Amino acid sequence: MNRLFKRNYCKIVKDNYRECAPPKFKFFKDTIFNLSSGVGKSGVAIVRVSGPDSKLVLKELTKKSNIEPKERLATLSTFYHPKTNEQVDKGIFVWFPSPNSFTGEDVVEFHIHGGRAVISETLDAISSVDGTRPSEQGEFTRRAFENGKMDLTQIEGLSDLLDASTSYQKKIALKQMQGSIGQFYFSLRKDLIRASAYMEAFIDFGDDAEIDNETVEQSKRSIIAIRDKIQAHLDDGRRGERLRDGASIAIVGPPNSGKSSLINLLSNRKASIVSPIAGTTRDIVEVTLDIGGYPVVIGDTAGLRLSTNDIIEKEGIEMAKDRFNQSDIKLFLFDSNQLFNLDNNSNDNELENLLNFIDNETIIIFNKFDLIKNSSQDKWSQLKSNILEKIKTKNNLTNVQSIEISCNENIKIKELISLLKLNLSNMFEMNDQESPLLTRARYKQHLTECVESLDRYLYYCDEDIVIASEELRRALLSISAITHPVDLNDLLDVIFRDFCIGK
Ligand SMILES: Nc1nc2c(ncn2[C@@H]2O[C@H](COP(=O)(O)OP(=O)(O)OP(=O)(O)O)[C@@H](O)[C@H]2O)c(=O)[nH]1
Repeated sequence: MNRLFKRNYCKIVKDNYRECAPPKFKFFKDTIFNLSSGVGKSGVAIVRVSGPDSKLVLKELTKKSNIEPKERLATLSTFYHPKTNEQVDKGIFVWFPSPNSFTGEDVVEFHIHGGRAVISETLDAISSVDGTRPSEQGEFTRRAFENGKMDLTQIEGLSDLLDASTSYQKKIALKQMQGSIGQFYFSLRKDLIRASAYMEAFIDFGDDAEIDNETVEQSKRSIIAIRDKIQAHLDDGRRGERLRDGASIAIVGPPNSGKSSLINLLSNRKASIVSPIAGTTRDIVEVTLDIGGYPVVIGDTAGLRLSTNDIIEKEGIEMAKDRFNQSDIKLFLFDSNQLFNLDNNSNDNELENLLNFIDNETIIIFNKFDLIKNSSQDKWSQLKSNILEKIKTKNNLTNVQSIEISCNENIKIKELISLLKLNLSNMFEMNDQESPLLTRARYKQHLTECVESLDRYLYYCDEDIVIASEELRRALLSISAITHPVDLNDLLDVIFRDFCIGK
């Protein structure tokens, strides 16, 4: 490679980095303020002020015109209303001078008593200072973004953190807010910039570049590796989707086996009707739960049986089958007592039919275990292992998970929950070597576009280097759009719509 080519290559890399660089610090005229802690009566409330007049607000509220606040240290002070001079509260303020604050601007936080009157008087006192106004929804975070303190994926992580209802959702959101996913996309972008700069330099210099074939092949190989890495990230086995919507669990089984009793027990409330009448549940009853920190949606379904002429029940059974097929984990409930009392010689069509459903994602639950007498335990164990063996052979399974429980007597419910947790953790958790979770449909769309461009690049690279290099540029733009989209406004409006006023 000659020296001129190398210089050109480096320049293109630099230009591209600059093109994708985060926004520069922006100057906002208004100083915004609002309550950043929760609404309603509380022990302590936090009012946040951000913007060029933050220090003026502090001076006015503390009545100390030459105050030189200590940076990021809590200071006890009395606060006054600048217009009436009446005391508003006694509390703490913390001063965060620019750029070391959440928004990147000068920020002051007032930690005051959380009573309604204190909060409203404090807000009123701040609003009486010239140049201030109440913040709009998500405006603090928007300033943080526009001042380059956070990229878009971090903001989305913050939004997910505020919405997280289970500890696993919280864990992933926290990682994303701290930049895990942004860094991953950034390193992909960096690799692509190098590759595309190489192509551009090659176009500019053509044959003068004196590039050997091996260098060209090496560049192609690295682009294939990037493409495969993105594809593997896209094929995340729906983990990101499950994180947002919850893993889907179906409770299925014959009528009267105790499905509704189980959903009620797991959700700790009467979500579904329990009755001795077979075929009570017709519709799917869904409950959203947190099991061991993982979000799940459990559905109780109509009892599966062949012998019914009831049209509504038949419809319910079809819905149950669909729900079963679409679920991540299937809990298949049997009434152990009913199985125990089945005539050994009878060719039970119903049972044979039910056994066909069981697959690798199924946990077989033998409910009503309280009805199996102590004296019959040995016989039951034999019967159970026969059934499990039969299922394995019939459905070609290497292993079947099973547990005996009693909903009515609360036998082994804790063990069942542990088994569920284990299955959920296998489904959700990943080791650190793997790429981060694909948490948004937006990322998926940009990454798919990127892979498509890279595929087109690979198609054209030996035929037409100009088209190929254009495809590389497109791939680069698709990746950049995840953290720093070109067309921002609509997207930001959607993202910040879900933020609270003081965030
Ligand atoms: N002895 C005993 N009875 C149970 C147990 N679990 C449920 N039952 C009873 O079995 C009957 C049926 O329970 P459900 O929970 O309504 O059963 P289901 O599977 O939802 O019934 P369908 O809606 O008809 O499909 C009720 O009378 C329950 O009290 C158990 O562990 N032991």
